[in-house]
Amino acid sequence: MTARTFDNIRNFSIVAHIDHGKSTLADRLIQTTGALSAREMTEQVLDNMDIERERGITIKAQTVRLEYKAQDGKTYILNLMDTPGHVDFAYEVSRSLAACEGSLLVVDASQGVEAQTLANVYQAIDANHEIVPVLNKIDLPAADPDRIKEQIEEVIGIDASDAVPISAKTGLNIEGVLEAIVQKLPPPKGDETAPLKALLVDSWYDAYLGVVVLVRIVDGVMKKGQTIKMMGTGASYSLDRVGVFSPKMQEMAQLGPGEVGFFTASIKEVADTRVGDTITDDRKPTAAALPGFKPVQPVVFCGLFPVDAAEFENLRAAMGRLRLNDASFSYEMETSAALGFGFRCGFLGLLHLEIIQERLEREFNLDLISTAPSVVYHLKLRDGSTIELHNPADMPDVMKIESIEEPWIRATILTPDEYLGSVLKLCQERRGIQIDLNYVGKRAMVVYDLPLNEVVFDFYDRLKSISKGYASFDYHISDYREGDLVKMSVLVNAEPVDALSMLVHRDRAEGRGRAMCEKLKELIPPHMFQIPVQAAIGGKIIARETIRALRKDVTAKCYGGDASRKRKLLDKQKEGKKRMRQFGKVDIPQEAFIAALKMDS
Ligand SMILES: Nc1nc2c(ncn2[C@@H]2O[C@H](COP(=O)(O)OP(=O)(O)OP(=O)(O)O)[C@@H](O)[C@H]2O)c(=O)[nH]1
Repeated sequence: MTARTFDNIRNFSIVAHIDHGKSTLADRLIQTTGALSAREMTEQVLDNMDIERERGITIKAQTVRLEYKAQDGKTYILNLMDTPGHVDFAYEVSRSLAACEGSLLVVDASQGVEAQTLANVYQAIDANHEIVPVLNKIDLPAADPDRIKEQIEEVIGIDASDAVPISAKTGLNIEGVLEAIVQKLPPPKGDETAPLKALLVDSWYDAYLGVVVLVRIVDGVMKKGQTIKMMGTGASYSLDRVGVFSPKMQEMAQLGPGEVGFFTASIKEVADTRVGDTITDDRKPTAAALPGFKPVQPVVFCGLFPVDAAEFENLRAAMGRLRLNDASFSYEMETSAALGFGFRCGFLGLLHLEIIQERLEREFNLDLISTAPSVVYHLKLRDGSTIELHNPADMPDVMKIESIEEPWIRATILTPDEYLGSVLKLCQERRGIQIDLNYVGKRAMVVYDLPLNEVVFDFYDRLKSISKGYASFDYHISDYREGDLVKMSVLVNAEPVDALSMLVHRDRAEGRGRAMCEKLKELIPPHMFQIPVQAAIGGKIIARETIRALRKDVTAKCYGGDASRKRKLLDKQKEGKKRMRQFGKVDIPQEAFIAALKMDS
């Protein structure tokens, strides 16, 4: 009963900055090893959700098993674990990495190292991975592989002398990547005679099969019919199917040490599986569980309400469906004085929020209003207790509050030198504290501590616009710090709109309040009466705008009696109203909620 190496297997991930060509390379590897025919290679196969494809980003980690006949004459099994590239999904990167021994570090040879290159490669180094640098896009005239090699060595501190130059787009030197995987990355180790020990890497809901669980076997074997036990939850299941993705699902007699594959076991909900859990044999359990992962914590919350109150139950059902496949998204019922019944939802970040909202609207045909995104605050109360505040509308009376803590992030930004001044100014304006400033070739690398509250709304958009798209950004939550935070309310026509209230730093409240009123003035269409728009802290008004009254009768000009034209106009007006919500006597359009918060103050 001793561990041995499984020389014919290599398990690896691809880490890269967004758009450096990870998915294109993954497709080439699948194509070159002949796992799919050219006809089956439609679009990028690993990005298999519609929204991922449209937005060109990878969200869910997927895996694929490839067979490769190497130059040494042997056939290898290569398990590629795809990882998401966007900061919101960093936790998915870490769990995919835990299932592999090595990583390909893909760097765009015309762009060089970016913020997410660093964040992702450091995660791979933390996971003890062997790393093979791959220089992609060498077909581009601007590619400068030698300079990028130096940069990788200088900035990341790993040997890049054997970096593999490729073009994933044209297919140049994909063979070189496959050989490097076989020659440079270590094979897995394990003991096939030991009790089963496997890592639960991921799980998702499949309409035909129920919950599908992705596993990496560490020791022992996993077979159809076996009764397994999840060590974290204590639940036992009998295995219905065991297999691999090649990349199509393919059943196998068993999975052994070092292998990556799936099982199904009549598990009803994804929530019954815990990512990072250890799976063992129910009758012959392993002694010690694998080190798990930290559970995912939503960091951004917002309310989602149906435009049409009658859609509430449909919204509830749709959320349940989405949650089946995305355990990182949370929701609970909420009532708002202004918006009625809806849900308070938790997300991993703003992109995650946008994706979920888009899926609810598109896949389930719902019209939704989302409220201001908010981070999670820790409130210390005078009675000695601490509460978590997910919704500014639930803020207790200020007299009861001892102090408020807010989440801070550590952000790494890489920017061409000419935009450095603007980037520093932006970070300073957002209450940032500079930690470090270095150079990576001609680009500056700044490290800042920032309150997440100042980042969730539009920091990333602003950063991209002031750097003409060249700056890159990555962050992780670092800690909670006390701040002088106050609740700012917004009143439209003298009525508070709870969905627009937010916590802001006292020093920024006035500027934010003024900008918010100006923005709402632009976004709320004139009514038949004058509408005051005000921002207030406690009972004190800190900003005010007025929307002037306007008499707008669209049918007035067609008194000639053309009924169909009149109908059309009315329909058009109704259409325009669809995404409005009435607050007292005032209609506020949906855009006002998000846009009012995306302000340059
Ligand atoms: N010229 C050139 N373009 C490439 C090459 N590889 C990828 N691209 C292009 O770069 C863009 C981004 O490629 P993707 O493979 O989607 O990038 P990614 O890193 O997977 O992005 P995420 O999935 O969002 O993390 C696409 O438009 C590709 O066509 C290459 O070798 N040369």
